[in-house]
Amino acid sequence: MIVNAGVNRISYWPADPEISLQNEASNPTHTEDAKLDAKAVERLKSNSRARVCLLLQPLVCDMVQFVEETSQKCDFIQKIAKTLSECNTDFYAECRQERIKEYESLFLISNEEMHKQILMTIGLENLCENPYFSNLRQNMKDLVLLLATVAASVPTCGHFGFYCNESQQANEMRHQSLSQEIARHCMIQARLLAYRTEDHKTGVGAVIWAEGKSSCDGTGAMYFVGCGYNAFPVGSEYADFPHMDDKQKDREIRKFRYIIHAEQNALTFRCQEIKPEERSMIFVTKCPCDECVPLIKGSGIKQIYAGDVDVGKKKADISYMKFGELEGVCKFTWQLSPSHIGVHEPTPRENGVRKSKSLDEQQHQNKKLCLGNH
Ligand SMILES: O=c1ccn([C@H]2C[C@H](O)[C@@H](COP(=O)(O)OP(=O)(O)OP(=O)(O)O)O2)c(=O)[nH]1
Repeated sequence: MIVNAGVNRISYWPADPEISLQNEASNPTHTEDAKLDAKAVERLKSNSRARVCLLLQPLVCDMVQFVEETSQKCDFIQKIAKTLSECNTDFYAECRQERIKEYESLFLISNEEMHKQILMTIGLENLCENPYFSNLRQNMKDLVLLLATVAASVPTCGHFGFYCNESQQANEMRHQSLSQEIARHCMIQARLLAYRTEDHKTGVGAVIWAEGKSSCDGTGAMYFVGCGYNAFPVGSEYADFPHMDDKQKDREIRKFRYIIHAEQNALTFRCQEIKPEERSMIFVTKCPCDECVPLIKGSGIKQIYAGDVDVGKKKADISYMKFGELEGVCKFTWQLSPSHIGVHEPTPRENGVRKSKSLDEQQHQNKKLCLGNH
């Protein structure tokens, strides 16, 4: 399907089947699944023109360092830092280390020989020779480091999470919030997108998800609606619009005039309609401004998950006055858990549905159907 749709370059994470095949000895049910995965990857490869099958690209120089610095400075971390300042000054580094360990065990195969064997099993024997093999492993490690660094910027730490303000709690009950784990996951997606910004100072990312009536493969009942980041209009070339430096006086006024906001891009270029009967939600890495708030409400989105650092502020050409007063849309902002005053997190759910055994079975069945009789 991807190839037929005309996509001419695919970058994919060469690990899902590999990791699954690792379990071959220990779990026979998973092996069946892993073989189907491996077959699907092989099919993708054999159907591809040469340039289609591109594994991993190396990260640009200093990318990890840049992401680490900006993650540490981001609003989510800074809010926790203010609260924890006396007891723990380096909690971000700790969260990051934890994430790195977790992601390495999830996504990397520590034993090189085993990795080679698995690559051979799925028909990627040309990658077993050096320098290709060591490059592949290095690129995988760098990407894991980068993902862990961004994930640590929306951490499970110090009772912080996405909650409604007190006055909205009744509303929250009616509209039932997501589990903190899923909300954090979606916000991490938005934070990753923010790195694509064309604003040299502030990157903003927005992701829209909706909860359908029935569950579907992989993402439970949640389905992806759209995403965006703050950037110049789609299709514009370098130098079509002014890229200002920090010293120019009217920089902000001129920059804001041309940059399309993350939420506007996500709403304009979404791939699905927003259905009024479904619970749809937008995750934005900063407080939505006065232009974006009415657009979000008008689009029929039911919930906003955001930071609220600029709320109530009026800047040169942009203001954040409307978000605080917005009614009819549930607002979940990054703050200390109100559980101390009696509000509990909703029952943990996975991607909008309680994960049951039958979902795994269903996914396995779906893979079989996709592969047909081949
Ligand atoms: O709802 C919004 C609000 C702003 N932006 C983008 C537009 C612009 O590219 C950037 C502006 O952010 P901000 O208002 O925080 O200004 P700043 O550039 O960080 O400057 P300041 O130092 O005044 O905070 O964020 C969005 O994408 N969505």
